[in-house]
Amino acid sequence: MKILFVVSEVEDLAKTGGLADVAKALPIALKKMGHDVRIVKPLYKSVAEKHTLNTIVDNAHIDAHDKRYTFAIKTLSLQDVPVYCVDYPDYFYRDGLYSDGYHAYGDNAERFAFFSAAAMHVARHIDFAPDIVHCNDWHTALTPYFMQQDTSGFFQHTRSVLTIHNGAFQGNYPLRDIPFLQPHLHLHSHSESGYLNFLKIGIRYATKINAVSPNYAHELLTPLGSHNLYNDFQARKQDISGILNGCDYRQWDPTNDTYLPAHYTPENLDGKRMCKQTLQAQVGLPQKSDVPLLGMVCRLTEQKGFGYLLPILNNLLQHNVQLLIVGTGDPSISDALAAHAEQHPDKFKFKEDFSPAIAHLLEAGCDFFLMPSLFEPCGLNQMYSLAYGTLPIVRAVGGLKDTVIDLQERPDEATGFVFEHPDSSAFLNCLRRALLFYYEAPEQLQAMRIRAMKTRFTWESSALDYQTLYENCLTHVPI
Ligand SMILES: Nc1ncnc2c1ncn2[C@@H]1O[C@H](COP(=O)(O)OP(=O)(O)O[C@H]2O[C@H](CO)[C@@H](O)[C@H](O)[C@H]2O)[C@@H](O)[C@H]1O
Repeated sequence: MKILFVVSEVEDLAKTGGLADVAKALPIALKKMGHDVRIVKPLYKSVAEKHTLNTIVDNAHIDAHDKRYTFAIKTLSLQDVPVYCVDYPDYFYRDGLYSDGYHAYGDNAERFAFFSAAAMHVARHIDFAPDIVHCNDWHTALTPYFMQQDTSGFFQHTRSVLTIHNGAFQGNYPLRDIPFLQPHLHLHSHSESGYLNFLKIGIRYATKINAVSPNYAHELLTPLGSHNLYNDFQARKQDISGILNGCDYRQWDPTNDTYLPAHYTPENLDGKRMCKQTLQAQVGLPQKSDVPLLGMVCRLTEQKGFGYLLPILNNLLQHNVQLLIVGTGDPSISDALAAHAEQHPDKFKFKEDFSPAIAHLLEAGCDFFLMPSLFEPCGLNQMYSLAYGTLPIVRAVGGLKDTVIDLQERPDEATGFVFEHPDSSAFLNCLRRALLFYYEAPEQLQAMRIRAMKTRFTWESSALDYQTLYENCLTHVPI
């Protein structure tokens, strides 16, 4: 199949979160299956500065409103997958992808409306009439709409997939502030109080919609888990499915991870002790091998469960534990974490940083990894933790529920600790269960670590499911 993968960020090129991990691993897995996959993304400043690109078109243009948007198409290769970058410096040569670090750019709606249409122009310029256009999240959710409006016949046989990596981000903007969309009068009928919700448009127009885990797909169809899009998801109920993300085991492998000071395998975990020591030394925690080290790496946002963690942080730190949190994001969360870290210098470190090096070392060096998420479409870090024998402590939500097996629930298959109720005390109880297990049952803990390390969620398996989804799309007759 010919697949055009349209996405805002791609690991190794530009990344703010898990979307980028998927946008690298899935196209590579599909390519390995024999599909002709091409990625289209914006050319951000960071990519232009760090990579050598070939210009294949230097004066593509789209006329919209009373403006001509002239852009270049530049290309590079990501492990044999061609990546086409839309070069429109006015919109993409900026220090951040979506924000200046504090505030979202005021023209994000305009930037990504333009990009969603430009992706189709890329397909035409490279003469690639895809079977499937695969869009991802709100940034590219308008592409299925633009495809439907296209009268050139180029996309006549093309079907679209919209993958929802995070339904909380919907791209909801005043339509009158999006110059690029002014010619699209039809969109006014989809706006509410003058606001256009990009994700809703994608849900309405994509041939098929999928969530990044089966359980999240199920949650999106409930009033509580739908991110206020209950009616929109219900209207497409027949076309919504869930496909679990994979874990890129070439990138996340404790047997050869170049970020680690020592390597280890399920048969010999000695290297993990060295990783713990190095991590403790690097962040300034006392180098104690017999104290459980808990870790967390994530975007600092409510989604990741800080509403459950912050109220019990002092309680948790009364125990004989160490805690390390690494992340960037919401200043109110970073301020609160920094204040706690100052009060407990021997037990808790907070690093306000975005660093793959520390993320990898933390996955290897910790004993437990925390993901008490409010919601979690799939979650990748719990899979990375499993691969590194770092037992995840998670809430039973979204993809976390699909990937972590609780000790109490199924002791013989357990790979971590899971709590159900969305409150702090349930989380604290779960943490205490894990700590007790660490101190009281070291041999069983070791067995659980080994089982976790052998768990597999491969991209090959996810890519097979995507192939089936694409095939289902192709048999779909548009109304
Ligand atoms: N400070 C930091 N330093 C270094 N690396 C950092 C970092 N903060 C985050 N990362 C990295 O970013 C990625 C985060 O992936 P997740 O899937 O856990 O969450 P995210 O919410 O971004 O993704 C959304 O999309 C993905 C992909 O579909 C879904 O799994 C998920 O549930 C959904 O919320 C991981 O690779 C992690 O290591």
